[in-house]
Amino acid sequence: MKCAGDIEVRQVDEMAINIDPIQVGGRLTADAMKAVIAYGDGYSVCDNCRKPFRLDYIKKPPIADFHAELASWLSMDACRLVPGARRGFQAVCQGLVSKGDPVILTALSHYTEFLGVESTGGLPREIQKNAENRITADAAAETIERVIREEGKTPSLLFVEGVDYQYGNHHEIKEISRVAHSYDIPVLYNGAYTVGILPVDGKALGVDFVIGSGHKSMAAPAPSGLVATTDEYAETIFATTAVKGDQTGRTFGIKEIAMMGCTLMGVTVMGMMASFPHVKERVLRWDEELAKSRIVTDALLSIEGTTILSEMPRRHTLTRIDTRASFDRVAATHKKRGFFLSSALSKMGITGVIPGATKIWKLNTYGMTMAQAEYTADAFREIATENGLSLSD
Ligand SMILES: Cc1ncc(COP(=O)(O)O)c(C=O)c1O
Repeated sequence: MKCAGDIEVRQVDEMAINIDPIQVGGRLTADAMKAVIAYGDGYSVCDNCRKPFRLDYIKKPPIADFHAELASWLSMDACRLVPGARRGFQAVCQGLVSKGDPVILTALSHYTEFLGVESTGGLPREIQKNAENRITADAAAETIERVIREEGKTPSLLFVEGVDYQYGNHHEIKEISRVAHSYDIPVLYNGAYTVGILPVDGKALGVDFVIGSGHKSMAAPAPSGLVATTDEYAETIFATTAVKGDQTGRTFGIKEIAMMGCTLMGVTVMGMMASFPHVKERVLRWDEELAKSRIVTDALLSIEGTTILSEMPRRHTLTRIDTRASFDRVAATHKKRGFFLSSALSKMGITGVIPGATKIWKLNTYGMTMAQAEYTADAFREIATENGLSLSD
């Protein structure tokens, strides 16, 4: 048996093109890597922690400024860092959802959103997706109406994904927010696939909470994320403790309950901060990312039998495809069976496809160079023709 200290060096092929749908937006920048080394000790950012004793007040390194900058970057009023988007969901639920409250989610919500609701005893109720795999304001209104009618309670919160993890589709956020607010239901925008990837303006979207994932979309180490909100909800979500030490009368007043006092320390906060100037700049180049995504999806669509299950034209770099009538047909007789596609791609330096995935699967082109997008498109076409699939123009 190996002991925990016997850690093998992780092999990362820096030259490979990674198309793993969940990894690409979180890869560290060189500056984040340097920060990880410099701030490896757990309490490395706490050397200059002075009154008030809370991490988000630390001025050196400028963690306090980083919080303020994140809030204004998202057009929100207040922001806190959290260990992953999921902890953001939990913090919001902790502030707003009581046991037995219905909470609206969507048919495309991630399981961690459900767990957030469950963590405070809320009852998840789903908005169904339409035939185009999109969540609409009409469907949101129907769900809210149904819940009120059948359960006699107004939902205490509504979750909606800016872009979902299944199809990479955009949903009717502004319209859904308007509908929810007409019932006084606050709206949580799950930006796990948008914050740090494309411009997000919480005020323009009309949402009450913006959640981001650092390790998924902000080029930050795991576990990291953020929760941003408006002045209206900041006091509720970031409520400080009223508890005193029972015997000693000690007070802990400044510590926020949902944040468990202090949040991201060391590597996570510093990695996130180090990448942030790059992240701010990269979201402005979103159109270029879409153009590269379309080069790859056009190539896939040119392969006989391949269909795209995500909305078209693509408005995100994460795409769900159906290759049951193309690559999976090849797999049926290929000596490597279902592993032939991931193996052929890997030989061409393309990684991130789950071995065996030849039916319905997802890829993400985020962060590729134009040359890599063209190379990836050619690679798919080449693997197709080498295996007897025809191409259209
Ligand atoms: C849509 C979506 N939301 C939330 C999460 C959870 O994010 P985190 O790992 O930052 O908690 C994920 C993770 O895969 C996700 O895909």
